[in-house]
Amino acid sequence: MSEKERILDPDLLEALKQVKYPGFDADIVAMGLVLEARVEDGKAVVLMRPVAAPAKVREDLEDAIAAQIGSLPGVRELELNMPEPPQPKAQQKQGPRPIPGVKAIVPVASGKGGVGKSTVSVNLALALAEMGLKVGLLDLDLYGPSIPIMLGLQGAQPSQGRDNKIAPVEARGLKVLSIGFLIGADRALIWRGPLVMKAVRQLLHEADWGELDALILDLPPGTGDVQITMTQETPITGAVVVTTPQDVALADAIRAVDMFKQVNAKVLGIVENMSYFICPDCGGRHEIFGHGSVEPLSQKLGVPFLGELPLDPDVPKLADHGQAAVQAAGSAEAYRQIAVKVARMLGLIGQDK
Ligand SMILES: Nc1ncnc2c1ncn2[C@@H]1O[C@H](COP(=O)(O)OP(=O)(O)OP(=O)(O)O)[C@@H](O)[C@H]1O
Repeated sequence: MSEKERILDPDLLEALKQVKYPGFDADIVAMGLVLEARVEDGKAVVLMRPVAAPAKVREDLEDAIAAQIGSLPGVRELELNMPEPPQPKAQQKQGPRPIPGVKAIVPVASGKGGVGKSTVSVNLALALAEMGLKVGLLDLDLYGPSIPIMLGLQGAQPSQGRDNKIAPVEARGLKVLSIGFLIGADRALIWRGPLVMKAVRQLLHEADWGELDALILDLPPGTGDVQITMTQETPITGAVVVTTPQDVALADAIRAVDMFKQVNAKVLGIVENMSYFICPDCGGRHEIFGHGSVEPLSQKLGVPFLGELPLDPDVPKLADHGQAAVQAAGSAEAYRQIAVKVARMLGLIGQDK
């Protein structure tokens, strides 16, 4: 049966919309996980897309679906079909698939907005490229695609690559694609559910990324549609979580780490951004947001601490002019050190470099 012919019973669908994916804000219908939902002689039959998740999360999901559907009048039984994702070698249409030629897929995430996720993504990508690695940068932050501005690529348009694929824009030694190239930064907010999923899938799988050592993904803040689509579309090699040391940001960083754990994805570590401020006048070090709270948090969560980045007034000024911190600002070295750690963890450079 084709996807169009699949039956979606409105009452069942309404009940399934109440089921949030564990660790995420989005519900399973909005995420496009429900392929079919019908009632036959009092039996609810629910068919889902392959779900990449640890057994415990699958169980929680099954329980939550059963609880919602069990409360529907006239439904006495549930047949739930939630397939395991295919093994990497069995190339199938649905479920997480590797991107051929791309060695490592590294999402940069944050629980909270404005903590410097895009800044870390761009500078991590550039610092890895400086090491001679082949690097791609994919901006999936559809609520504020800022990578084109940060790389001075406003108005850039990707061209058509091999096999009718989208060819990334080449800039500063990086292959760059942004959801902003496809939709225009001002229209991003109206994007919802299925459109988001389609765009994320296209940018991952219908782009001509070629051979890459690492593809860095700049995610939107939080745990919504883009994040879940990404985790269901492609296997993540290791994620970087960015936070500032304030308590409000830390709580969100915990959620971001938890989100990756829920889908069995490795977290490479946490970065503390805007950790301290070196006063350009007096040279003194000021710890504005209560520096030093992220390392203990990393230990508590059992993920590595990747390092701290200073609050550097040059960084936003440079970004507005399409310049990156790692290329000019006084804090460049701090970004490089984090990039070296990431490259080692990914096995892209030796432990001695
Ligand atoms: N270490 C830093 N020092 C000074 N300014 C910074 C630093 N890191 C980020 N900024 C500035 O803070 C603002 C937000 O940063 P950025 O866009 O990287 O955050 P984000 O987490 O990606 O935000 P969004 O929620 O929009 O996705 C930008 O103006 C950026 O230049």
